[in-house]
Amino acid sequence: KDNQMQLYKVMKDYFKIGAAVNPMTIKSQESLIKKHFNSLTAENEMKFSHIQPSETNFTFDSADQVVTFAEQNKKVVRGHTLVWHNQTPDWVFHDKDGGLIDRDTLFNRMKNHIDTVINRYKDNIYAWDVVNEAVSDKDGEFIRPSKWLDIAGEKFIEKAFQFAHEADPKAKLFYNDYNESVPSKREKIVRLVKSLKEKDVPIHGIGLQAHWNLHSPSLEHIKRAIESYASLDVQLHITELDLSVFDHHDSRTDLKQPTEQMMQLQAERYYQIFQLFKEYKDYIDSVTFWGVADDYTWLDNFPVRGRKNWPFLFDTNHQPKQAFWRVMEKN
Ligand SMILES: Oc1ccccc1CN[C@@H]1C=C[C@@H](O)[C@H](O)[C@H]1O
Repeated sequence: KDNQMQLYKVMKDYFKIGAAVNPMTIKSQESLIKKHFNSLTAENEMKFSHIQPSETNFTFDSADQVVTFAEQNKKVVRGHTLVWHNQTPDWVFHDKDGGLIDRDTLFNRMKNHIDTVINRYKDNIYAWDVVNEAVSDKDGEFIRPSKWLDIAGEKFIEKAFQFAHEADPKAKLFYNDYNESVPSKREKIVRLVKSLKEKDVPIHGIGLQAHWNLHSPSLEHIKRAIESYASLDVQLHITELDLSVFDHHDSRTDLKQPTEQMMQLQAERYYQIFQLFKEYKDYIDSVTFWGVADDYTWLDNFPVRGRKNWPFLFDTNHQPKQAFWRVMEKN
């Protein structure tokens, strides 16, 4: 009977159910994580700045805690993330005099980072977000300006995938991004992944971050994104799902609790979204929430610092919300 109350078991015929965790939450949210999820992602601990804060100084402690917890609890692990414009230390792009390094030096540093990190977790991590958020949100701009792009040009993307594949030929390699269902950005992601596939770059999947809210993106836009990406003959992972109770441009800070209407709308929205995911179960292999319960979410500081949000299926006391029961419905 209890099995029926476990999210990942109810979803086992569709896709894995994951959560982003960290050394604090694997303690504070331990029972929810063990009970409802069968895939884990380190929220920050495997990002460049956390793993190699200065050249050849690798700090694996916190990432190891997440991987060990996963191994002890038989959860698979998604690696996040190897190459990204954010949370990457400045030393990566500069020589000892503070000037910009050249392309070959940058590729050597990228390769060394990728080799070292992938080899350490080879037996635990089956999928990597190799490149995160390389496509621009700006109209008329394809690849997002960054030090990676300035120094190495667009080749930094394919290099990252090639290095990752050489380090672990078995790992499933993903391109991961947000606003992935916005038609204009969807088209650019399709263009990028198509060009990588045409050059036989070892890319196996697209990660849809799915940082959504109660009103957007529309189910139609989500459906079109899933269909567009699936047509590229890659696996799809939903990698960072959360449903903010505020629209992106809503900067209100007056709420100390979510309104009843917000929770009703969120429950309906989670139900509709999971119905859609289940419809595309042949393409979607994993659905990961960017957290576990409302007592801890990155949205408490983004896009408005210090503003509480309530984006998950479990409330601040780790109790199932209406949204949990809607998602668990058999049908
Ligand atoms: O939704 C966004 C809007 C603007 C920039 C980044 C994002 C999402 N960016 C994500 C969010 C949290 C981080 O912990 C993840 O590593 C990152 O992939």
